[in-house]
Amino acid sequence: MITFDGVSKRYPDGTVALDEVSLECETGRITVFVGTSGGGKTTALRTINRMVDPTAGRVLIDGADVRDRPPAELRRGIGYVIQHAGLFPHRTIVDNIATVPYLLGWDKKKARARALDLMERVGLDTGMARRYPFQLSGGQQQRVGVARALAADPPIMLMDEPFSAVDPVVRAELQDEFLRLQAELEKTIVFVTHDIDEAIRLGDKIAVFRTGGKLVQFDTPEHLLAHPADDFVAEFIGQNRGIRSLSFARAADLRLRDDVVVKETAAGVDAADSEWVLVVDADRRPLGWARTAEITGTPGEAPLSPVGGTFDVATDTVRGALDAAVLSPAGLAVGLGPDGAVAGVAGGADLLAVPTHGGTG
Ligand SMILES: Nc1ncnc2c1ncn2[C@@H]1O[C@H](COP(=O)(O)OP(=O)(O)OP(=O)(O)O)[C@@H](O)[C@H]1O
Repeated sequence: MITFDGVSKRYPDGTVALDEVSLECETGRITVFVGTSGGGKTTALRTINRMVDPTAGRVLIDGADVRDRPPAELRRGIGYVIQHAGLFPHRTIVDNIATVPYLLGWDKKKARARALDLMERVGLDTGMARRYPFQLSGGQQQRVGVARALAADPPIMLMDEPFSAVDPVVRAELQDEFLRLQAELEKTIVFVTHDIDEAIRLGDKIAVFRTGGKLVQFDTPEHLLAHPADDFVAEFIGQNRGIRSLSFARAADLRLRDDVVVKETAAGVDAADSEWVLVVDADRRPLGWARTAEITGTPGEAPLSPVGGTFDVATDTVRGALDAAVLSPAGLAVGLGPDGAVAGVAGGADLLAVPTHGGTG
């Protein structure tokens, strides 16, 4: 656990970069610092590895003040990733990644083996090991930066806008892989970004900073979306926060309808009040949507429109179900159980009836 206890930083020119910030970054979780430019995010991050020392207050790692530890020793247990990766241009990729193991005195063979292993983990082709940074794309360089920070297996990782310099598609890929890696490694991560969407996607907890180094809100993403502390936070989060909240509601909590699901061989269809019915086979696998008015024989004989979107009842969020509903000709999303059989359908009001977890406080 990393604890900020009334941390302030006033630079010699009088700029207040942090103003009595108190918060806790939980062990094994991702804490995101987000906020306006100049809000003090980077300064706050750097107080953890003593690149900046506070002018008041304390930063503690597992209860021990970081100022009681020499910076060099402290930093060996803290990985650091920055924008543009900050790679050494004249070192090969493998040597860049092995930087800290070399510093720790590992033998070359072991350090390089570790570097190659990490290249695979962060999704880099090990064929690139002998290349130099300039021979890699921006996204690949960022992966090298992450691999380098992980090389000595530090329990803590500080990441300052690590994915900001790449295009949105690559960025989304990096975010996905980062989350996958974190699920495996469970590092204590503090992540700075100016992008609220990235914060919501990655953060277990989010700290919102505003100019003057003030911490305005420290909350889960769900709660931040549902209950912004003030107008500043609400404006910072931006539009669509209602829809974005649906990403935190589980599809498993949806009330599913079954009245419009009919077997292909059914004798008669008793859903005259619905314009569409979902036709399923004997195993309840979806075949397509039929217009009720076009069913003259069995449903299976009627013209079928594609199923459109489906969602996984066990694992998807309500946002996924909403997407599926929008893609469905009937405006109804088809929920599938673990065996691929139709568990039921949901649309419109059903999707909005689920409270997001943040909504209850
Ligand atoms: N060495 C320094 N001397 C004086 N002022 C500084 C110094 N470093 C940072 N500042 C100021 O401290 C404030 C906070 O800076 P910081 O870099 O922590 O903000 P940030 O939230 O990370 O901003 P950004 O998103 O733009 O990177 C800013 O006003 C900045 O100009």
